[in-house]
Amino acid sequence: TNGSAPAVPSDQYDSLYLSPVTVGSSTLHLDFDTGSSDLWVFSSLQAQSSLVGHDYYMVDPAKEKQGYTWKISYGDGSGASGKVYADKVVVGGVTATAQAVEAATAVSAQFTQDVDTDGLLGLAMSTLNTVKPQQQKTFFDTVLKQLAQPLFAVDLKYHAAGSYDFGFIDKSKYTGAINYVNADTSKGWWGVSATAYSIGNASTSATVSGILDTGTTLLYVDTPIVKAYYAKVKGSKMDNTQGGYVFPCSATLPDFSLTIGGVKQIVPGKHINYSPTSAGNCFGGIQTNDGIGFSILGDIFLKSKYVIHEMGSTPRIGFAQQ
Ligand SMILES: CC(C)(C)S(=O)(=O)N[C@@H](Cc1ccccc1)C(=O)N[C@@H](Cc1c[nH]c[nH+]1)C(=O)N[C@@H](CC1CCCCC1)C(O)(O)C(F)(F)C(=O)NCCN1CCOCC1
Repeated sequence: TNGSAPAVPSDQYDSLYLSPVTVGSSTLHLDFDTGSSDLWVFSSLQAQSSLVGHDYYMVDPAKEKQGYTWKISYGDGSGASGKVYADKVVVGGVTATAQAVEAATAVSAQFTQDVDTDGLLGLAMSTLNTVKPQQQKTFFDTVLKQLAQPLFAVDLKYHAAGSYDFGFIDKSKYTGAINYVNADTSKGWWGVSATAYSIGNASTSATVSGILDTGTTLLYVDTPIVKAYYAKVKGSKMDNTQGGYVFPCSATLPDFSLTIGGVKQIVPGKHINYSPTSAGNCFGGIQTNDGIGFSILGDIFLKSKYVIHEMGSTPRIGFAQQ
């Protein structure tokens, strides 16, 4: 089988993308996240007050995995926790009949406030799943054997609805060749390495290793690269109150690329203007990874590409131009 689900920007800045998923008998809007491996949802186990504005999963006690719990925290300090159920999950017509559904009993304030997001669907390796006493599989791992091809493809778009394809490559969604590289899945993520970066048409050799992460809005790279980029943007500065580099909204932003598998993967300058700030300037889509030791190739990087995540005998990542 194969199937496709839309990925709809949650706001005008593409802060996150939401996809409809049937969980049990409810349709929820989940953030598909290649940066984590838990499928968790707002649920009837939560206080009614924290469910306002959300669709949520009506738990069926008969489906509970007794004694199983989960607790996750994310890079931005948000988090959630709860109990585990085995239930039907359908994404774009692809059905997992007994998927581990992590029903929230508590979520951090940021999730309660963000009324569009009814939970997350993790697409990293199942080794990062937080369920105890026994780790559970991601949706992708659960359905892998029934997929026509062992892959999913990510087609996020700039200020427009894109899609997640499961089990097939949609030729109408890209142009030119697909360039494949081996994925480093040793840390539980879809890891890639670049051998150079370019700002405008000036290219610099450097090793940039990072993870593909649909659940992260921006593109985080090492500080020297960030400094070199904004040196080319008139009026840009590091603004600690805004938490990153900002620039005049009228600025012309150079393209940025990472050379992966010998091919330049270009991020158009236009995509690097993330959003206006409360201070009247604009916030950059490229920011420093604060020395966490690896780069995070988030939505700003992904939204100009069609990215195939293939879990074959050797995990591979394929990049093609949208
Ligand atoms: C709010 C914002 C200014 C637009 S933002 O740029 O911060 N965007 C947030 C996402 C967001 C958008 C809209 C509303 C609310 C939250 C963002 O990019 N958050 C990153 C923070 C970050 C990481 N690095 C640099 N910044 C994050 O935590 N992303 C995780 C998913 C998020 C969580 C909050 C809700 C939206 C989805 C993530 O999963 O992609 C992750 F990889 F960063 C992460 O934290 N993965 C958890 C990995 N653990 C490892 C141990 O085992 C368990 C799993």
